[in-house]
Amino acid sequence: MENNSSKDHRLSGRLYFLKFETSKINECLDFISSKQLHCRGAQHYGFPDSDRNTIKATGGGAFKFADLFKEKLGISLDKVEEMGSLVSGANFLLKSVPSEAFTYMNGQRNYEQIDHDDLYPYLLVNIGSGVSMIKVDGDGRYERVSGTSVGGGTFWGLGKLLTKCKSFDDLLEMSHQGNNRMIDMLVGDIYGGMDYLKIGLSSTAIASSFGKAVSENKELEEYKPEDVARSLLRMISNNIGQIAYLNALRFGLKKIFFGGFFICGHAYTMDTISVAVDFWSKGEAKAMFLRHEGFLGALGAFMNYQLVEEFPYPSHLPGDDHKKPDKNLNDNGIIECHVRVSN
Ligand SMILES: Nc1ncnc2c1ncn2[C@@H]1O[C@H](COP(=O)(O)OP(=O)(O)O)[C@@H](O)[C@H]1O
Ligand SMILES: CC(C)(COP(=O)(O)O)[C@@H](O)C(=O)NCCC(=O)O
Repeated sequence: MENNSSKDHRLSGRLYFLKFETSKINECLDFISSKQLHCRGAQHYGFPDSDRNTIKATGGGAFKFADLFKEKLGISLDKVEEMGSLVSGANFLLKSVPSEAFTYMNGQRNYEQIDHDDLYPYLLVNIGSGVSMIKVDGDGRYERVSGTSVGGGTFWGLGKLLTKCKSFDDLLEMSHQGNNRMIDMLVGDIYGGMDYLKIGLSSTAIASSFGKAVSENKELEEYKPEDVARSLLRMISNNIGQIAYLNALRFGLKKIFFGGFFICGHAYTMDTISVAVDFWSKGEAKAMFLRHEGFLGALGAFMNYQLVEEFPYPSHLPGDDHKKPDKNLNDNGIIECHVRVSN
């Protein structure tokens, strides 16, 4: 964070977000070192002595890479609990960043005006390698109510094995080009092209993900990798959307926010999750997405400094048409921010 004024420990500036795949941790360390990021912040701006040479970190990496950070950069990682960080990050974004949350339907983002008095309770679904579902009742008040191991890592891992793609972005791009009907078994495939309306299923609904592969007697190579990628993405997104809705139903939650890097603003992923929530809830619940979806944990860990106030910009801007993100926000994830630090 850049500092514009420091005497009373008021920090103003921008939060910049960057991501590195876990396997590229050395690139991450090199980046921090080349920009001297570990020498800024706490060392300069009046943080307590105990905070010097220490940075907040969360998630598995805070444990796994603690020794590496110490050895390469000489800094200690102050571990902040992951679920609490996700919740603090989400609450901060929802309360303080205008046009943070949006629904996604028919290829269109609709930005939501969040009413601070009506934010809680909500379900936070974080789709990282695995999936955590957290019922949030207020600041620091939450419970992890469910989860599933079928998440982003499943999509990336199975996708790599099945399509031989080299990068996550290639896999996503492939899924964009594919047609899942080539490999998924649809209701119409089972019912001779007919809908099964008595149980509310149209002929085009997926009856069995990857089900066509059972009867077609084809080798993997005979399927287009694009179609495989599409079926996989649909299977995983649908499943997460369904489990999320069932948990929302279990606790009577109307709002479901989805975060985590699996989504990474991908239109088809958001569309599938939205359709799944809409389908299973019969239109009662809606899936909402966050513009800074992948950085909830990082933001929450940052909030764990003794920040007593934080207010990027007023949330309710006059004339905000709820369709476009606020002009003060860049789509590359930068947040203008003012925070006051107590020590
Ligand atoms: N460029 C990328 N490289 C690898 N995985 C990515 C990328 N973009 C999005 N992903 C997805 O993000 C998931 C990891 O999400 P993340 O929120 O970082 O979780 P974790 O906390 O487990 O690292 C991956 O399993 C993959 O599905
Ligand atoms: C263990 C985790 C909290 C780690 O978080 P992640 O790195 O996946 O973001 C997550 O992978 C998870 O919630 N997995 C699902 C485990 C389960 O409920 O079955």
